[in-house]
Amino acid sequence: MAPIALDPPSSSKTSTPFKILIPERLSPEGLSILRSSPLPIQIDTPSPLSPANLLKLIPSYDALIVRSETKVTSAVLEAGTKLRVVARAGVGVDNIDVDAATKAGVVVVNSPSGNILAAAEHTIALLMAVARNVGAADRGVKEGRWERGKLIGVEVGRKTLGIIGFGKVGVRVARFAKGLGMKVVVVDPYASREVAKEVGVELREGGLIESGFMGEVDFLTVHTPLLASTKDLIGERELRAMKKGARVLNVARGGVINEEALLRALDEGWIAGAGLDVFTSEPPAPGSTAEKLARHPKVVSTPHLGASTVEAQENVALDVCTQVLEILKGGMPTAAVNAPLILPEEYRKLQPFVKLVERMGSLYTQHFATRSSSRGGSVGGRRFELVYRGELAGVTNTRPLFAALIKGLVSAISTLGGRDVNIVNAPLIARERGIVIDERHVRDGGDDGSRTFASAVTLRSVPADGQAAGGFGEQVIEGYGTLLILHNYDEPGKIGNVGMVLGKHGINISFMQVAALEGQPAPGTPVVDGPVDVVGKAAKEALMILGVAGEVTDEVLKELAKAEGILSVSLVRL
Ligand SMILES: NC(=O)C1=CN([C@@H]2O[C@H](COP(=O)(O)OP(=O)(O)OC[C@H]3O[C@@H](n4cnc5c(N)ncnc54)[C@H](O)[C@@H]3O)[C@@H](O)[C@H]2O)C=CC1
Ligand SMILES: O=C(O)C(=O)COP(=O)(O)O
Repeated sequence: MAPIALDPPSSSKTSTPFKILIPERLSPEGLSILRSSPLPIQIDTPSPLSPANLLKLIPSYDALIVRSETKVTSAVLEAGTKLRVVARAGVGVDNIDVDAATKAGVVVVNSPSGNILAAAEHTIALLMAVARNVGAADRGVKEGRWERGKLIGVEVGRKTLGIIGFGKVGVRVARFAKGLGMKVVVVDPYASREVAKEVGVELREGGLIESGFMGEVDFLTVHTPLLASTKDLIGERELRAMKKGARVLNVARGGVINEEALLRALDEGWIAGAGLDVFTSEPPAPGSTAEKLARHPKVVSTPHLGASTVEAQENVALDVCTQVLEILKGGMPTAAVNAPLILPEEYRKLQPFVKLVERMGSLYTQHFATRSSSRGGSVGGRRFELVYRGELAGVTNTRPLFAALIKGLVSAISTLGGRDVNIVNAPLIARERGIVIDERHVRDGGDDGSRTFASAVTLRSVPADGQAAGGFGEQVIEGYGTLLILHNYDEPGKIGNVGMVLGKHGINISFMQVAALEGQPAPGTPVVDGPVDVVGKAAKEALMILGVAGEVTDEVLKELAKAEGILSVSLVRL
């Protein structure tokens, strides 16, 4: 795999222009940023560009800027041998093969928030249009009909809106809906409870049907990215669980609601109407279910217009064009979808700790914050403190550790809106989730300040608002850079012997775990065929795992190995 290139390109020193290919409509403000750059730049905007022509053209380009129509496949990325960056002037990157880009060493950037207000407003436009038959009414009037009796709508005020996906767009839709007098219920396993409380929505936990969510809502809107886990999230079972006469909206991605199931629901009348901005094929392929839905009389259809406002297009174009120039200059983008967690120059020093911190974050989520956990924690809306000790306390650039913690904390959803957590987007993802991280460096030392302790990280977590909600206040996870693993006979006194050796050398034991290995033959036990004789040679053994803070020298290891009942000692540095 080629490294994701965040270093200066060699061609910047020559006058050969950087070539940027833009096969979709991009706002003029973005183009003028590119044109006014001091870098030598050639911009080509062949629109429309067929997939075959894209493949033909791409080898000579340094950058490609797209919206949702261009499919950036692995073939395109492989053919783009000069390509350094693919920029998505919008949010969803499901039209880009991000894994193939990563393998090819191409940075993928997007505009995570440039068009979210537009998408949320469009959702409300469809909500009202579906409730009041605006599409059919407009068609009728234009065709000379005055169908007042046929087009009686429903009110949205005092009704319940169900939102699946309480991210950037979902939160905004919720605020608008509250303003319309709706009750809002939300399903998003990773939503911040604090944000939900602040917006005034109720979070439902458990399955979509089992929690009662599907049966409760009058209107349903989906705002998740299209991922393997969200494809067909709403199928026939879910639609049938809704109230007869409920209505659904999709301004996220075609395929989150199964199109066949929705078509049947509308035809058979168990769903009264739908507002659809997105389809599994765009424009809907002739004869496809997507096309039948788009043309359905009970559907208000728009041609993927969620982001199509003057303001949003200006925002996303500025966002991505600035990042493209930055990358061509050799700088860091602000919203990379696939940047690394750690840069090559820090790899050797920090990689073990990056892994350790990521695991601590993941342990936190799994232990304290999963729905199945009885410990009642949450990830969103909490304040975390990372305390670095020993060698780690001297590290000034802790960005990779910060990013690793975010990645670990959200590991169960490592693609958030299609993004993998990385060194570039970690602060943004933390902000979006309401996760606050403070970092503290504690320089340990002996009385004379000369002793260097092994590295350790402590992860402490408290509710962001300082309130210990439900009695779940501070939660602490310790991560150690140094572990001692001892294999010993499982007999009394072993722990004391080990403690004495370590104490003599000024090494603190930070934690200890003991595990019995019953039924294992001790070294030297004659091997017999059949079941091991655990009685004859008292072959009961144990593993002792110690997290230690202090310098473990060869001398210490030798002394431990000689201690009575100890079979072997190993030192593990994480
Ligand atoms: N129609 C249009 O023109 C536009 C569409 N979009 C689409 O809207 C969608 C949402 O965008 P953002 O809000 O910016 O993304 P986001 O990443 O901020 O939010 C997505 C939310 O979905 C949640 N989620 C993931 N899997 C889930 C599941 N199985 N059940 C419930 N919740 C789940 C995540 O936890 C996250 O909170 C994306 O698909 C994006 O492409 C965005 C802008 C314009
Ligand atoms: O940003 C997104 O995810 C969108 O769906 C907007 O798509 P578009 O840029 O309008 O083709």
